[in-house]
Amino acid sequence: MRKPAFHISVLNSVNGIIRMLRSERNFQLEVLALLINIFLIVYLKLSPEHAAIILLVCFAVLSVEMLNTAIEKICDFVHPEFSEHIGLIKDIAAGAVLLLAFVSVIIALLIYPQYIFV
Ligand SMILES: Nc1ncnc2c1ncn2[C@@H]1O[C@H](COP(=O)(O)OP(=O)(O)OP(=O)(O)O)[C@@H](O)[C@H]1O
Repeated sequence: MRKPAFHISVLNSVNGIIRMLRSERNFQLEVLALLINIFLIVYLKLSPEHAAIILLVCFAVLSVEMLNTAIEKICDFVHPEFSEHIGLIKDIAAGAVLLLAFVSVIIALLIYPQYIFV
């Protein structure tokens, strides 16, 4: 298969993000969390370093959520029936999102109080 032009690859990637936005509830909630964080970054006037950390974590959560969904879709495509192996693969992928969500709450608790309780 011929490699698509760069702008086609970018459009394909944007299509993946739009599909996630339309159909994946967790992804929608994580985008909402990103928007709330952007508001807080501006409203609380976070330092560039703290803003960068918060944004990095938010986008990492979104990226891992997309990989988790991709893994779920591969699993459902290659093996739609019930299987302990498929269940374990999906649990591990979901665990990766949970780990990142956990550390993002800790990072928020480390950064935001400095700006709220001044
Ligand atoms: N084919 C299967 N065989 C065995 N267990 C499965 C199978 N499909 C899903 N499961 C179990 O159900 C859970 C949820 O899987 P599902 O594909 O419904 O993802 P989801 O509801 O979109 O989850 P997430 O919130 O992680 O996106 C899996 O983590 C797994 O434990």
